[in-house]
Amino acid sequence: MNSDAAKSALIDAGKWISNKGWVPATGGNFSIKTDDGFVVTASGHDKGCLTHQHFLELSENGEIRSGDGKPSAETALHLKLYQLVPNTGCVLHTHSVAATVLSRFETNNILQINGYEMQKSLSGIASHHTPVDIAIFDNDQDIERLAAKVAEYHQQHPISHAVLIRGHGLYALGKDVSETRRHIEGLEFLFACELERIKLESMK
Ligand SMILES: CSCCC(=O)C(=O)COP(=O)(O)O
Ligand SMILES: [Zn+2]
Repeated sequence: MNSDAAKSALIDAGKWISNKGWVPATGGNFSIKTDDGFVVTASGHDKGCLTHQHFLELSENGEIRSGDGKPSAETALHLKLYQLVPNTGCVLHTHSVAATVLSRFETNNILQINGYEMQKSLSGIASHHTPVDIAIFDNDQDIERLAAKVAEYHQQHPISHAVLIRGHGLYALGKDVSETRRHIEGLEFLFACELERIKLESMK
């Protein structure tokens, strides 16, 4: 994909994600792998109102090639995920209420979701009996350090569809923007179900 097409796809994704309420204020950031590097959102903008001016183009090594402002403060985590997970073409990071609350409620380092038909919205999952394990990492303002922790974890437990950052949000991956959008939508549905289930069970 060329960088102009990548920016257009991320502008559309930003409008959709913002309408869902998953990137409040200036939260979230997006990237796509292009023919010769990456396109990433500039830092500090409302991701529901992006224009072609709100992106930076990076080389395959992550060096800034063009664009105004600073790349997302979380660019290092995007780049690490592309490096770790084969065939990743798009990373979308969101700050939904469900992802933020569940990642705090679950004190283990894995959120396991099982028993839902909608698990099949995630590529490679063909049954509600196949558990979806989403790794949770403690939030860290040092993004390089956080990215290193994700890389270390990945050596033992390969990351596939997404990771959660505790009290912060979701990083969803896919081979292209439409697969990553589907993963976000499927996971958000599953997170909402889990929150409802936890609330109901606490009332028993
Ligand atoms: C109020 S958003 C705090 C920063 C953050 O978590 C985020 O996703 C947005 O950062 P960016 O630098 O990409 O705008
Ligand atoms: Zn964030």
